[in-house]
Amino acid sequence: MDDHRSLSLLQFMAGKGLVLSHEETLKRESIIHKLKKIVQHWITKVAWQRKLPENVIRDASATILIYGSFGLGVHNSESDIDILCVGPKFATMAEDFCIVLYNILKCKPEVSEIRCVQDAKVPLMRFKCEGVTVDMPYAQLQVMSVPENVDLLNPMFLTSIDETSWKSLSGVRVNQRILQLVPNLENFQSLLRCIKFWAKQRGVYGNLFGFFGGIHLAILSAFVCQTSPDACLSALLMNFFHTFASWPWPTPVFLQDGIMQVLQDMTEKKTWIPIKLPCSPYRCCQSNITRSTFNRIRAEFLRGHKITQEILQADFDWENLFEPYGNVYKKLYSRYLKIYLLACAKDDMGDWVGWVKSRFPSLILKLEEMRVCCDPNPTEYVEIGNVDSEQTVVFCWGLSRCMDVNVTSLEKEFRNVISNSYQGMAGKMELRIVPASEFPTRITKEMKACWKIPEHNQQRTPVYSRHLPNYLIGYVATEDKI
Ligand SMILES: Nc1ncnc2c1ncn2[C@@H]1O[C@H](COP(=O)(O)OP(=O)(O)OP(=O)(O)O)[C@@H](O)[C@H]1O
Ligand SMILES: [Mg+2]
Ligand SMILES: [Mg+2]
Repeated sequence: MDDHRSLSLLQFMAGKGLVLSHEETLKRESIIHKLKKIVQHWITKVAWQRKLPENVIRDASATILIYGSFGLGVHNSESDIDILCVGPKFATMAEDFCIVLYNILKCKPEVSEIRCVQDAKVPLMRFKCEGVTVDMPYAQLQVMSVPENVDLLNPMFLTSIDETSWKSLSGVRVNQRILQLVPNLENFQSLLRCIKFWAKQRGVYGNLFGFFGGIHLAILSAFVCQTSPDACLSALLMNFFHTFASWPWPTPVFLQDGIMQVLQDMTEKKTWIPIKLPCSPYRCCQSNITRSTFNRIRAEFLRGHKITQEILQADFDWENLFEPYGNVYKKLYSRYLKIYLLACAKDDMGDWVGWVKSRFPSLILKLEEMRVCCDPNPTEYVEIGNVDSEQTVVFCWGLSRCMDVNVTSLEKEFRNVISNSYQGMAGKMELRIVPASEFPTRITKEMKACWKIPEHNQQRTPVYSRHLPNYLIGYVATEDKI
């Protein structure tokens, strides 16, 4: 019976288009192959530019390592490809990665929408290659040549590396460790695909909205796979909801890896749902979960538990578990907070909207400080002509049991947050409280939150090599003073 249910779940997932077609997978593999060649060409150029001895130039090598959902084998057509670029000690982040490699990539016809996100927690380059989004952070190892399949779990490669590189390496190390620690890879991948789909359908996916990111769900799924190594897929799914519906939060979830771990690091920021990363220094995944989003997540775990308890009944239907939350959400509250975002005409890459989204955790916290019970909704909508006659990106978050919300002061405070240190062309932002009848209907294709080096209204300034002063390594955008 269990096997029968697992099969019907796999069929259900395939029917939802969650498994990438063979052609799509080949396309991504070819992109990775191309980027690997570009990175190799880049490092030879950098070694030459550094006037290194001929044999060093000949042997110079950098590599790329795949992590994120593609690395775990759970990607779908919406997923980006997360690629870590690993370079040797003579290739710097500021000059060689952010300028030289940036310019090489920018000139490639298959690359578009490239930007360098320098002020993120993990600085990275984000671009599209043949239409697929690529996130590419950089890590610099203290070696002259980086082996193609460098083992980042080997401490030898990790000595004396800088903090940014350490943070960038973390994603790959965590992924590799998860893959080593799960007892049955195929079951883990199927479970994680189901759980990510469930979280998206139920509106609890999106780190910026105070919900789960891919990494949180990967560790929670791996945990369940470890605790039930012989279970089939449908039993794993049941166990997932059973485990986390009754979990004594804030007790942290961590994977068993045969190493004694320090359970409580007093210097760490307290989080509502602590999930430990499975490699040293065993810190918690960064999370924006707040009191209100924690309550939503817990309610969804309980709902999932209740539904999956009936898994063996004859009329059980997977559709119930994965029912889109939007159907109910728009009728759930009598009032909603609407966030209108309008980018300026020149902002064709959606930087303003991405920037404001990256500040949503502060807005959620401000609402909590004002004792407003808010239920953030990660879905992005589009409306015509609310702030202007242009297309406006709209978010609509339910408000429950709250008295008067001082929306003017909330808007003022949030405007201060978003104008602080944004260097691009700012657009408009407006907050309004609206009745349920004004719930938006048109959903947009999501834009990833991002902050790039500003390019509009700017000059391109040539940058010369510090090692070969007459050698132009590329251009950077700088503020136009006119
Ligand atoms: N909050 C975080 N804490 C620690 N690592 C993170 C965090 N967010 C992202 N990462 C690292 O970056 C990787 C890629 O993140 P990304 O947002 O692309 O999610 P993903 O798991 O690839 O899912 P998706 O299919 O939505 O792209 C994660 O696998 C993880 O290693
Ligand atoms: Mg990803
Ligand atoms: Mg990514």
